Amino acid sequence: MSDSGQLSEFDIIARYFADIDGGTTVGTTVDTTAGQSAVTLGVGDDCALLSLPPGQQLALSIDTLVSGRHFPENANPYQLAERALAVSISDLAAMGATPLAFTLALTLPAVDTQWLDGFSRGLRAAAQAYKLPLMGGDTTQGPLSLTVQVHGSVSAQTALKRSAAKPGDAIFVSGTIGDAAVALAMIQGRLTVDQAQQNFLNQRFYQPSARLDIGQGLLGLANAAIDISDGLLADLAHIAKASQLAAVVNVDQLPLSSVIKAVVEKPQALAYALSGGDDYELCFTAPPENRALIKTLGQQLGVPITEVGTMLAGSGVSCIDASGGDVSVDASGYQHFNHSE
Ligand SMILES: Nc1ncnc2c1ncn2[C@@H]1O[C@H](COP(=O)(O)OP(=O)(O)O)[C@@H](O)[C@H]1O
Ligand SMILES: Cc1ncc(C[n+]2csc(CCOP(=O)(O)OP(=O)(O)O)c2C)c(N)n1
Ligand SMILES: [Mg+2]
Repeated sequence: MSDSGQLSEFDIIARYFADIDGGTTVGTTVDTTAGQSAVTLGVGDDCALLSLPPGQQLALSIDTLVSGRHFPENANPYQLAERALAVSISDLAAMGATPLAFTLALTLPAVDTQWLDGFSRGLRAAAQAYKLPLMGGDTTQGPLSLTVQVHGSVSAQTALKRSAAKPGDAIFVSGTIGDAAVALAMIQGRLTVDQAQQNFLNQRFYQPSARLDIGQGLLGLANAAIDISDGLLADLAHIAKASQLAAVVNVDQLPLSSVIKAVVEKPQALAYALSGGDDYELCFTAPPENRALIKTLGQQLGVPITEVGTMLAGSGVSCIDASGGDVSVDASGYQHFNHSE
């Protein structure tokens, strides 16, 4: 890292993080659809202040990304900022919440103005794309890590809780899954691909799309939802456990990209899709009679939504294939503190 050696903690905040407003403006009411900011006091005081739209509850989620654990140590700072924001906003999407603002806790090994410049520009672009302002944070020295806390609003009655799946619900997945895990294999030099495939995979790892519009569109249509961070089976297991149900996934229905199908054999593609993680697509359950409306929602938003299984009485997650036969897979997904290295 190049070291300017000149900037203090407060200089860094003022130069790179003080005015990331996500394109919102301060208004007299909180109407995020009109681009009005919910932040009534932002960066610079002991606390930030946030107003909630009337009748809504605050939806909060926080995620940390640690260098070498969640992203390669030499990751491009612009892309890293985009990824950090999307990863956290994805949890709002999985509740059907509307984002209001975010906070950022940044731990940096040293003051590297080139890195900070790229990171700040990436963060500004992502904040603008998701229309949410940076309302505060913390800046410290130490091993590189990024923590983004997102604040959103949602009605408690309609929020897509993990515990609300019903027996007989169909299970759906947005987009395609497994791409980010293949991307990581490529980034780490375990897989060689052509230039177009490389571009696609890099985008799937560094620029996941938080599926906010799908989550909000599912309010009233879906019962339960989760975003896929640890792997489809591991995350679906959270819905199954919280809802006291079993989940059965048909592996022949999984939405796989043309790239994953081209660069790895089918069993490997299925393993990535089921247990790879880092996809940040939504997995949700809904009454089968809402199928047509859900399909239309996907078409309207230009994102495929694929039915992949069923919630049943019982417990646990299992897999079948198109012939109905049992498929044995490792469903553990990504778990911290559970590595061989
Ligand atoms: N250190 C902690 N203290 C309190 N709650 C935690 C802590 N770590 C995780 N949680 C909570 O446990 C649940 C599962 O966490 P996690 O698997 O990280 O969820 P997600 O995949 O949505 O990020 C969440 O409700 C989260 O808020
Ligand atoms: C360098 C690197 N190695 C491995 C991975 C794979 N990986 C790390 S954490 C993780 C799961 C998601 O992270 P977690 O902190 O569990 O997020 P949460 O479930 O809380 O959203 C995955 C798939 C990665 N993204 N980057
Ligand atoms: Mg988390």
